Amino acid sequence: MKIFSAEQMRAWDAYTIRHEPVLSIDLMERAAGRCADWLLAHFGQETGFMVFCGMGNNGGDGLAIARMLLAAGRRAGVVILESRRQGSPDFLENLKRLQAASGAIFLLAAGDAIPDVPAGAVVVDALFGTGLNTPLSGHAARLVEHLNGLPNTRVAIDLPSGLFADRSAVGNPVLLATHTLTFAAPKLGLLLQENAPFTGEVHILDIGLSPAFESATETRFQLATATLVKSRFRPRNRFAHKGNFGHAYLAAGSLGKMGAALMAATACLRGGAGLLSCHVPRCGVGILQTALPEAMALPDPDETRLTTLPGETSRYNCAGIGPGIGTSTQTAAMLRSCLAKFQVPFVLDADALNLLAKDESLMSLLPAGSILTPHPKEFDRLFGAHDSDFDRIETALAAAERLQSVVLLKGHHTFIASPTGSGYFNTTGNAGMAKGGSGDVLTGLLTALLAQGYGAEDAALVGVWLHGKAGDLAVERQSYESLLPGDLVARLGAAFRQLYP
Ligand SMILES: NC(=O)C1=CN([C@@H]2O[C@H](COP(=O)(O)OP(=O)(O)OC[C@H]3O[C@@H](n4cnc5c(N)ncnc54)[C@H](O)[C@@H]3O)[C@@H](O)[C@H]2O)[C@@H](O)CC1
Ligand SMILES: [K+]
Repeated sequence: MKIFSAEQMRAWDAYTIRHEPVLSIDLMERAAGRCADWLLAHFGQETGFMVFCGMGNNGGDGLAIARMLLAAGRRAGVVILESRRQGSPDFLENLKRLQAASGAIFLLAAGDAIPDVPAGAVVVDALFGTGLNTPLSGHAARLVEHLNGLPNTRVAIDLPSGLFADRSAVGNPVLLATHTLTFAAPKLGLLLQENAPFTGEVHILDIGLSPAFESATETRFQLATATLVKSRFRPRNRFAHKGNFGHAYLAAGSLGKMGAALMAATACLRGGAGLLSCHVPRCGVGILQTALPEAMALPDPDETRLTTLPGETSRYNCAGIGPGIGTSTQTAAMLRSCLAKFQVPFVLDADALNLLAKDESLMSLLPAGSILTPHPKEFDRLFGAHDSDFDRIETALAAAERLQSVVLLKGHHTFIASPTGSGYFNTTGNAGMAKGGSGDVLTGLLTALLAQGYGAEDAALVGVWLHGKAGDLAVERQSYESLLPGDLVARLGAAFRQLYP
């Protein structure tokens, strides 16, 4: 699913109006109808609503929604935030229609006391949508902050007011929505981690905009939906043997951190690698061989950490490095010789990324077709401090192009920056996965996919999606609190099955 900018959304609306054809006011009626249906289905008969409207088309939506709620026999009050500008034509038409339906309307001018919102009423935020062009200030900011202080549920129409579709609103007044009902396509601002507190749960409502425009329009960003991921998934050939699925090299673990190595190694084998050789410190050999007899051990000469590249390097077709390796100078030297000697795609995670951040010259050794998997803190250590996730995704895309590799930005919707310039947001996963070890599972899984011959972009799309899906399936048998990274590994099989044709 494509992610449209505010400008593209306007063009998509305009194209639909011209080519369907449909009057702009009727398109608004359709959009409002979908929102009213959602509200009626979501909140019981006894629930009342207070709809706060601006004077642009977002406000027009709000007026139409209020009229529809009243027609369905619900209690609905309307507050219009007065502005110096005249209302948009569709706002004004909907004002007439609401007045004809005898809706109660309160006009809120600067300095007026904000009307009380009844306890239990749902606040509908139709103040500003994609047309907002500067941060909220004055009485608009005051109203939003007041609404944020109420205990009531808040449902934002299209965007939480104050949020921008395409740039950061960090530090600005923004409505804290419980739910956001957004039209036709997700907006970039709704997907970024920094905006998660504002958007609440995001629901995309189909308002019947032109499919022709959608397929003909290029976008920089897309959602990695099940459909997209299925198109990149490679079902196995029935006549295959272990030699078809690659031989992965995984460097992981140190004294006290063999769990990280085990989680990555198990995920690598459950992820379908044909063979796995796991380079571990001496202290970890017994642990690995006992807990995961399917993996081969490559013992490092050092007892507690990785220091020396194993002799034979030509048999592997990919390398995963990072989980639990620590950041000692000996391990840094090992990473350097790995990058210099192995001419295969890498997955670098955790301490491998921290080592890269400490020594920029390592980055230039990274073979094309690799995958870096930082979370935001590791990302900033690698690429410098950033003020916002909008800036981070631009940096990730630039780095992906420079390195000819995939750069992930892990988060609620993990971002996948491809060297082709495309960016994808993952759609699976949940808060239960925010636990030490989840990243190790992802590293192992991505390594497995590279071993099986996936290119970096496909491996990242399929691997990140599977990792999140395994988490979603695992949480059904657990809870967000109790979920363990090992549960993700246990549900990987069920997650793979969801991609089968
Ligand atoms: N045909 C269409 O174009 C459709 C548009 N729809 C709705 O229309 C919205 C976009 O409408 P608009 O482009 O009219 O814009 P909005 O209604 O989002 O807001 C723009 C209004 O706010 C004012 N404004 C902008 N920044 C401000 C600020 N910082 N402080 C105070 N006032 C400010 C503008 O002058 C304008 O009056 C979408 O988000 C969606 O809700 C939907 O009805 C679907 C169809
Ligand atoms: K809004």
